[in-house]
Amino acid sequence: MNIRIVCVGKIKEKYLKLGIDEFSKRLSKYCKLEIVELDDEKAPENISEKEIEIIKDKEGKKVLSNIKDNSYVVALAIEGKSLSSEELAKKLENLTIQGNSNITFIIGGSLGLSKEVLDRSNFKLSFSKMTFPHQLMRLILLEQVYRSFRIINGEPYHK
Ligand SMILES: C[S@@+](CC[C@H](N)C(=O)[O-])C[C@H]1O[C@@H](n2cnc3c(N)ncnc32)[C@H](O)[C@@H]1O
Repeated sequence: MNIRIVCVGKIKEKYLKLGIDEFSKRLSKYCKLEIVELDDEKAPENISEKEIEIIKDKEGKKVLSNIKDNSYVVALAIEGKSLSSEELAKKLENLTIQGNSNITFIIGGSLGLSKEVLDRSNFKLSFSKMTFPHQLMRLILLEQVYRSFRIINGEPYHK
């Protein structure tokens, strides 16, 4: 399986970089992982709703240009659908069985994802109603994808 994670914004915190590197390394046993990190647009303080939409649109265009046509797209969105770890594992397993071997996960920047990106996605995945910073979200996603592969392969993993 080819997994691409398209993310808006860089990882600045060292402790997150270490965690991301660790789970990327662990995942390399199960899939071909590619992380595409896109520059976020500068957002001034006290930004208007209209300016927010313009920035999200610009970031969204960059995201869309990094999605392959044949890819199954999972957008991370607070308002999306929540899955248990077992359900996410099942979803990834079913996609492989159905011949979808290219999966793209998308993590938005601090302002979130544009409508165009959400419309392109095949599934919107929520990790709860809480808002997580995009940097931390990347680590959480990698850990959950790793957990999925452990579940799919019937390998032990702490509950
Ligand atoms: C700081 S959040 C953006 C917050 C923005 N106000 C919004 O509503 O999307 C940055 C990105 O992290 C991801 N994210 C944050 N919390 C999430 C959650 N609970 N479930 C799924 N994705 C989340 C989303 O991709 C989001 O675009």
